[in-house]
Amino acid sequence: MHYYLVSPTRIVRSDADSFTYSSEDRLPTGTIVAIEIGKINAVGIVLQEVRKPDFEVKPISKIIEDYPLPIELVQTASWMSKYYATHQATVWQTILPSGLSKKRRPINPTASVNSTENRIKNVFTDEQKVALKTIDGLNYGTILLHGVTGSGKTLVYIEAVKRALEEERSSIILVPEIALTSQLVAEFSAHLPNVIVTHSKQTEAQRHAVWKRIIGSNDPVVIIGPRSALFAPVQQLGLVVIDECHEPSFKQEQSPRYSALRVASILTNQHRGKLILGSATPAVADYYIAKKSNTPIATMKKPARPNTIRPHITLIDMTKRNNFTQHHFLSDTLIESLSKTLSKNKQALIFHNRRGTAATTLCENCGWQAGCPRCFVPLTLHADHHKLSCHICNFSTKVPTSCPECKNANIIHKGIGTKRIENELQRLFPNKKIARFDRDTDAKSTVDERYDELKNGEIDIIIGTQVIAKGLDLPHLRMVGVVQADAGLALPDYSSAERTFQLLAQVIGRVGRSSVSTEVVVQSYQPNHPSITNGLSQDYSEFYDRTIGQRQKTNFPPFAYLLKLTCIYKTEAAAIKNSKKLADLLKAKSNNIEILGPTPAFYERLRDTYRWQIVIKSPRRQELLDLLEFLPSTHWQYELDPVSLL
Ligand SMILES: Nc1ncnc2c1ncn2[C@@H]1O[C@H](COP(=O)(O)OP(=O)(O)OP(=O)(O)O)[C@@H](O)[C@H]1O
Ligand SMILES: [Zn+2]
Repeated sequence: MHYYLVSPTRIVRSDADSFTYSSEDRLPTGTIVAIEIGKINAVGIVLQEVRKPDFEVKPISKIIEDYPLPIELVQTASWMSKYYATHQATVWQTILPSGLSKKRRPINPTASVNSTENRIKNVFTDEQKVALKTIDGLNYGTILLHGVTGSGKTLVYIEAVKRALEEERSSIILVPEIALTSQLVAEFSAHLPNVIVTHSKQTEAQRHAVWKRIIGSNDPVVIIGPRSALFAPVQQLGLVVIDECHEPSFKQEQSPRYSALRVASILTNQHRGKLILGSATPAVADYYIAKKSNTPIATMKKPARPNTIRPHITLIDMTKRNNFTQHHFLSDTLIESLSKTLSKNKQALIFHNRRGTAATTLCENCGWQAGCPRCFVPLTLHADHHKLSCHICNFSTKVPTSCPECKNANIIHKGIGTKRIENELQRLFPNKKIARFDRDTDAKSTVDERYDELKNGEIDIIIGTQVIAKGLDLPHLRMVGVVQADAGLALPDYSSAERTFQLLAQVIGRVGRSSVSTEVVVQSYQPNHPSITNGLSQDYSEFYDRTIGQRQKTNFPPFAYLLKLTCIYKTEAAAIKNSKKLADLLKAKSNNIEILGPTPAFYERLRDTYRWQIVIKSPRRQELLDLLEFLPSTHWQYELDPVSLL
């Protein structure tokens, strides 16, 4: 008889994450088994063999999956549980597909894309060659690929994947959002057979089938998918690529609140594989850490295509109203550039990072403003549905025809959203095909679904939020317009300036990628803000130098680790009282930390609750982990390494 520590995929006890079971068979680490906990049937993962215990144990009921999870993935899972102070079962739920023990009819895993095109032979640019040499030169570990927009990072990834395949090793490519999978899959399939795609639109059964195909594969595989694709159970992982690694979507917002960059670095180290972090605008904290830890940085400064012409860029000061004679938020310059592009039957992209029609709705007579009754934030107008809705909790209500306070009929809507831009442009250019992409876009009209129309130039004007800012390589695109570049700067967050810079540099990088001439018009109320001027010139190094100096002065990442604690109560008084109490306790417990707050959270009222927050900084992460034991078990949420303090 053998005895094993088995870790269940559901929380049995908050203070224990594995239990002993017996088995007649020898079971390797990572075997997925069925176990009984009390009277409940559960799924568990075999961690290791142990000596016969003094107490009675139950037998393992059965083996669920023929192949065990790769031991490297099991080790990474246990690291995640400790590093993010999250119960092991919660980590398993994140890593494993749901419904593992369900019997399923065999289905054809449709996810793989097999292209019949002739495989293209690559001719690399000099900078691509140097980058590949850096990657080859590394035994295992992380490489930062800092390549400007259009420098040809994709081809570097593809070549690195090919080299891994030659060594019989698998690769995982992570994309920041589903919108970019079509393009990447098309490019990869032109060079490689059998690319496997995973995404959240697949059904549970489809995902399970893809997962089974991967875990049972003797041959190396190539997988493209979002953050969660990192947990595909590949046996010989040679390479992980994180494309657009600066994107916030690589941090999961629910528990375990993990960073895919951090987890990928642990996972590839376990596998003795390589991790490529690719971006034109890496997070300043990541860049600083890479330099400090001697991580190789491959820099590509030039566009990959020959004879590329930089776009002609115009910056419009929105406070100078003489440029707004035709429209109140679209400048004459922007409208003229757009008309010129469209008259040549070329494509234009208009970027604005606010969705909806208008940000505020108010009464001109008494000043009443429509707000969410549960969150106390202004309601956004969605004119197409004749609704006002809360972008935090989704509360929605009809648009009032008169003021609920003074009964006056002068209700006005202020602020610009993508739906409003869409309406205005359709009015100005009635014969042009316009497509809007943001979180209100329905599932059939996403960038991914309409990728062919975008690529072929059938869509004349592309309007959208951050989904259209990065990664897209569209051959017919000739013009980029930014409606209000400073829109994100007002957010009281340590990373607002960085996010504004990244978005601007990325969206401008959608043009200037080939030998045709292109135009960019950027409008802003703060044309001299450094995030805007550096974004405009795509000057990463100047932005980096200034920002890293500010972070050091104000003691923010990478110079301190952060822990965000949020206290949630039904009444404001309770939220204030309890957050003060905890702040005092923490101050008494540790003297190596800096405590900010308690303050009302940015979203102070959320879904009928009051939220106060404490942000704790420390030069040592362990210090922050140690504080978690003082956190009351209810009414508090915590997040380590938050990317945003909002
Ligand atoms: N060696 C090469 N020779 C010619 N063209 C190339 C070469 N490498 C890449 N390209 C082309 O250059 C364009 C830009 O490449 P790619 O999309 O990979 O850029 P990127 O670095 O990923 O940019 P972004 O950061 O904007 O996503 C593509 O159209 C690609 O086909
Ligand atoms: Zn709300």
